Amino acid sequence: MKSAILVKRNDPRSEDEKNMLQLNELRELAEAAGYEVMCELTQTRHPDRKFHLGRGKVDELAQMVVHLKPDKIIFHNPLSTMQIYNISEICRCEIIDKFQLILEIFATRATTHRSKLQVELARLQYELPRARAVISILKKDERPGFMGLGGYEDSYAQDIKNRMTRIRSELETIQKDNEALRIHRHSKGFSLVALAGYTNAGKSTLFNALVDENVESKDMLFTTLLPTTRSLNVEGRDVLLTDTVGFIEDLPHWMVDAFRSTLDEIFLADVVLLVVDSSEDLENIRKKLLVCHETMWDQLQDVAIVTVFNKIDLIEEDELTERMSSLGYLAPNPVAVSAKSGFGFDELKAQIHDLLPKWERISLSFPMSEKAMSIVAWIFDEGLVHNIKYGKDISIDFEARDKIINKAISLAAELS
Ligand SMILES: Nc1nc2c(ncn2[C@@H]2O[C@H](COP(=O)(O)OP(=O)(O)OP(=O)(O)O)[C@@H](O)[C@H]2O)c(=O)[nH]1
Ligand SMILES: [Mg+2]
Repeated sequence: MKSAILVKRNDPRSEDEKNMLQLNELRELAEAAGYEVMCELTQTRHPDRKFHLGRGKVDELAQMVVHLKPDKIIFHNPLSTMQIYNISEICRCEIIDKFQLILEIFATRATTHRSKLQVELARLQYELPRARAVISILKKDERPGFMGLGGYEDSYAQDIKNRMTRIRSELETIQKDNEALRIHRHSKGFSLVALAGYTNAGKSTLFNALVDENVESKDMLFTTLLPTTRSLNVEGRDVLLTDTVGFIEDLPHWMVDAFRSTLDEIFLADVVLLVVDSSEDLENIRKKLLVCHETMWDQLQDVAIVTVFNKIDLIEEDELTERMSSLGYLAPNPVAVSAKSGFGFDELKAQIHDLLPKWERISLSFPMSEKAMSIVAWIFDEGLVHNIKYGKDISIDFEARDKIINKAISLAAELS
């Protein structure tokens, strides 16, 4: 097993609970990446100054490295190339920050071609601005293996750019195929429902329970890296339900870009199910909801959101009531469920049904013919048929989205 020393951030100005979330999160991320955490060190923010790691702290760190021999030192805050170089020089140990750690997790989770490409793109995007600085440092002082970049030449940055271009165009091709499929599904009358939420909230578990599928779900961060879609019947209407990658605080824009195609599933949805782990305390819930809303903010227009308070089997009823009622606009259309026990699914489905693009109900009748029969078959495909009578005329009473209704009316008029 790999081992690591963590260097956390302690900000005396921020409220304690927010601090705690960050401290725990780094440990969770490190464990998710497969590190044994040997020791946690705290770095304190000086008033009116950025996080500063004094010489004394770095020496303390170097001492720890001698004793504990970790594989890596992991910093919560982003580090400049110069900082990474200086600290690793003194400590004689590889240094990474939170985002490199997330990339490591993504790299181990990525199993399909598409997710591997996305991870590679994110890694290159992170590396590009650092490449030049690293090269100039390396030139001064030949250090093979430093950040895994030893021995690279000036063309390194250009090489990164070329690889990014290639990956982008390959992802675009995959994307186009998916988009065509999605447009096709939309035109077939399916509405799209997407699961979104902070990592580990229980999206995949809920997805599985709703569609009775076995998508991997684990008590780990970032278990899901690719969207998975299945059809689901909601009170008589077929919708397509999609499971997506989880959000996390400070998700940098380059990483969001790389995972754009995954997030598109959310942005194109008719209804978003925003899943919340309700077993966490109110401050954590509030903070994670904020992260989710901020990540989705720009792209979500006219999309209905259902806030799904999941894992209610883990808490008392009064705790749930307090949490559901204190979040206001951060938690629109709240529904309480347990993905584990299935509690609340009926209410959830009713809520989804209410928010789906409206269908209308109509009765049509037209003379029986071969053409008429093919129209009937098409209506069965696209809508929900309540009643049908076959005779010299066919009378059909059905529900569908307005586009389908309008087309059916004009087809019926042609026949009559
Ligand atoms: N007790 C309880 N545990 C749950 C419930 N729903 C999910 N979990 C657990 O929460 C953990 C995370 O679940 P996932 O479904 O993998 O979470 P996710 O949101 O898909 O996570 P990522 O894919 O990493 O973003 C797993 O250990 C689940 O068993 C629930 O209703 N009750
Ligand atoms: Mg998942």
